[in-house]
Amino acid sequence: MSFLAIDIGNTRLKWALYAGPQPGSPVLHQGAVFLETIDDLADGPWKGLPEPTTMLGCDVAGDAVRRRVEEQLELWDVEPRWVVPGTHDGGVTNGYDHPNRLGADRWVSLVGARRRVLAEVGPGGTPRPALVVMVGTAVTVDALDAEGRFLGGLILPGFGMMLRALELGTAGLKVPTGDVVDFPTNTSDALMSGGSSAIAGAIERQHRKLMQRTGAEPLLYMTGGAAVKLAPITELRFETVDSLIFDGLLAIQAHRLAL
Ligand SMILES: Nc1ncnc2c1ncn2[C@@H]1O[C@H](COP(=O)(O)OP(=O)(O)O)[C@@H](O)[C@H]1O
Ligand SMILES: CC(C)(COP(=O)(O)O)[C@@H](O)C(=O)NCCC(=O)O
Ligand SMILES: [K+]
Repeated sequence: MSFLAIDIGNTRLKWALYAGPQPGSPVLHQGAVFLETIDDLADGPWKGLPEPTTMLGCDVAGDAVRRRVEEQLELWDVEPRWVVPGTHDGGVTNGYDHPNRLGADRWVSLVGARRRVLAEVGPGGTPRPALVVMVGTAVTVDALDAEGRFLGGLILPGFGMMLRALELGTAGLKVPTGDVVDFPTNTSDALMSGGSSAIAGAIERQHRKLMQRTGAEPLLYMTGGAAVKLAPITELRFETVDSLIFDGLLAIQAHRLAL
């Protein structure tokens, strides 16, 4: 009953083959490729993999990319299935004005985060609110209350986008990025520190607002390719969960198959 989870972002496609379609199932194989190379998946990373029995993916890179991935999936006799955010799943209530317009990766990461929130509840304890930060091509900062309601979230440019915008929009910022320091004294450090502070500032603001809204100290989960860049610069306690989206896909698939 092996299960293939696929996360198509705007920069990279991440995939993982699990022994079964339920949370906690061991990973058999996994990988990440840049979108430019997804037409080589069947002949490349996926060649020789055991055939997945079922598959579930989330795609935020558009229908054309999804169709190219479905062509690669023809390597196997597996039915491509893609998450469309609904009003409820995995204990999460979707508070978006139009639930199905929420990015599928955001929705799936919220489901993955809610599982972790519930797993952290001690005996006689109550679930905590959570902030879910995805640091990818864009950055999202999403808030879950203690009951698992998705209250809403921010979208802001990711590191790469911010730096490219500055480089394209100015004459003097075509320099490599530097380090994150408190008071940058060169252009490279100023760029890296500025980008990091913008993202960390958004996270700290939402953390404070969620705490005020719920009266409890939120858990903070970070995921995404660039989460590692952000790690050193926020005073907040957070947990980096590289597999958060896959955790959500496993939970949703397990729920689907149990119906
Ligand atoms: N191996 C890598 N090479 C280059 N950039 C990377 C790599 N891994 C992560 N990144 C950084 O993270 C972003 C892509 O992370 P990812 O979570 O895959 O984004 P998305 O889900 O939007 O495709 C890039 O914008 C880049 O800043
Ligand atoms: C915000 C995103 C672009 C993030 O995508 P990513 O950075 O992971 O490639 C994606 O979640 C998306 O396309 N959302 C749809 C719009 C919304 O969530 O309101
Ligand atoms: K993503």
